[in-house]
Parts: sequence; C-alpha cells; structure tokens
Amino acid sequence: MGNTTVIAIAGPSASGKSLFASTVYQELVAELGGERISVLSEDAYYRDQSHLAIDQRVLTNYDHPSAFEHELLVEHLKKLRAGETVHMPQYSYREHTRVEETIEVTPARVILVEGILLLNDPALREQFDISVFMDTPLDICLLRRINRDIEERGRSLTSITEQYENYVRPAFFNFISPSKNYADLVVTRGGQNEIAIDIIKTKIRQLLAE
Ligand SMILES: Nc1ncnc2c1ncn2[C@@H]1O[C@H](COP(=O)(O)OP(=O)(O)O)[C@@H](O)[C@H]1O
Ligand SMILES: O=c1ccn([C@@H]2O[C@H](COP(=O)(O)O)[C@@H](O)[C@H]2O)c(=O)[nH]1
Repeated sequence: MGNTTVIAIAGPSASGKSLFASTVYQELVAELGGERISVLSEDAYYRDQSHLAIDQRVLTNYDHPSAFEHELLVEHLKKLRAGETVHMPQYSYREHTRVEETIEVTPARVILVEGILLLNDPALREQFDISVFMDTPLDICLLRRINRDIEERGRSLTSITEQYENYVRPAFFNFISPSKNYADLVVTRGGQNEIAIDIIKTKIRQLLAE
C-alpha cells in the first residue's frame, strides 16, 4: 500500500499497547531521529461528547465500537498515506470528551497506531500493513487498569469494578479477543516483551532503509 507502512497495535485495555508503541517509537527516534515515524492513538478518536452533561457522559459504553469515530481515523490514515498533515483530536479520560487542542501529525514512512478495537473494524483493517496483538492475560490487565485508572484517570475502585463488569470484560469476549485472528504477530507479556519490541524495531529499520 504506497510508500507508507501502518503498524497497528491492538489488544485489551491495559495490556501494554501504549507502552509497547512508545518504547518502539522512543528507542527508534533516539537512534534514527523522529521525522519518519508517527504515532496515532485510537483513544484520540473517541467521539466528542461536549454537547452532553458530565453525568450523561459517564453512562457511555466506551468499550463498544460505536463509542469511536473510526471514520475519522480511517480518513486521517488515508490522508497521511497521501502525504497530507492531519490534526489528531485529543481526548480527556477525566472529562470523557475531546479537548479543544489537537495534535499535528505529519506524514511519515512508518505510522504506529494503537487501540483496543482497531482489528475489529474491517475498514480500519484495510489500512493496516502489519498488525500486532498484545495477548496479556485479562487478570493482569485488570490489575494494571485498577492502578492506572486510580492514578492517572481519576477513578474510584467502585467505578472501575462496575465499568469492568458491565462493559470492559464483555467487550473483551465479544470484540477484542476474536479480533486476535487478524493479527500477524501475537505478543505475550505486553509492553515489556523485549524480543517483540526488537522484532518490530528491526522491521521498521528495514523499511526506513529501503
Ligand atoms: N509488562 C509490564 N509490566 C508492568 N507494568 C506494565 C507492563 N506493561 C504495561 N504496564 C503498565 O500497565 C499500565 C497499562 O499499560 P498501557 O501501556 O497504558 O496499556 P494499554 O495502552 O494497553 O491500555 C500502565 O500503567 C503501564 O505502565
Ligand atoms: O471516557 C472514557 C474513554 C475510555 N475509557 C476506557 O478506556 C479504555 C481504552 O483505553 P486503554 O488505554 O486501551 O485502556 C476502554 O476500555 C474504556 O473503558 C473510559 O473509561 N472513559
């Protein structure tokens, strides 16, 4: 697909997708410079909910495909492939909506994109050249999510467990786990699997050297 390679990193919430993507990105940027690699996050494409009151926003099922504006993510990936700069939205997990500022993403030889439901959507799958799935066990993901959501996303233990039982766990079985079949590479132990990080970095080095 053209001269851009899009690498998707999918998997359950708190499986280590962000850590994996940022480790690959930062280590390659330190080695080769940052101009030829860009990173996008599916979470940035959660639908804007600024028209709703906060007590309405908390009722949204954020683990269902309908919570995402995947059409915009597809459009942005197509534009980046066509050599156009895009403005990626920014999302606040505390406010449950987009913030006004956007992040400018420039076209690059390699684009990393990470998110829970990337491989569930056929239109998105068409945009991916390489797909990676973080196969971290669900109980480990839950423990990490509890710590992260309390420390970084302003959540209480009660709200985390309710959301987990109602939405996060069902979405894993209904959408996320089945999408593993579309992955080219399945990674155990998430964001600290040094061998998997090395394999992806080697592939990217090859692409940049072509
Ligand atoms: N292999 C690991 N060992 C320990 N903690 C990890 C590991 N991978 C990720 N984490 C931590 O777990 C939390 C969730 O990881 P993150 O990369 O944000 O997951 P995701 O992007 O899949 O939601 C973060 O606090 C991160 O630092
Ligand atoms: O407003 C929101 C938006 C999303 N979430 C939760 O975030 C995760 C996806 O992000 P990860 O970084 O992959 O964990 C998803 O499971 C949603 O439940 C939210 O709680 N509130």
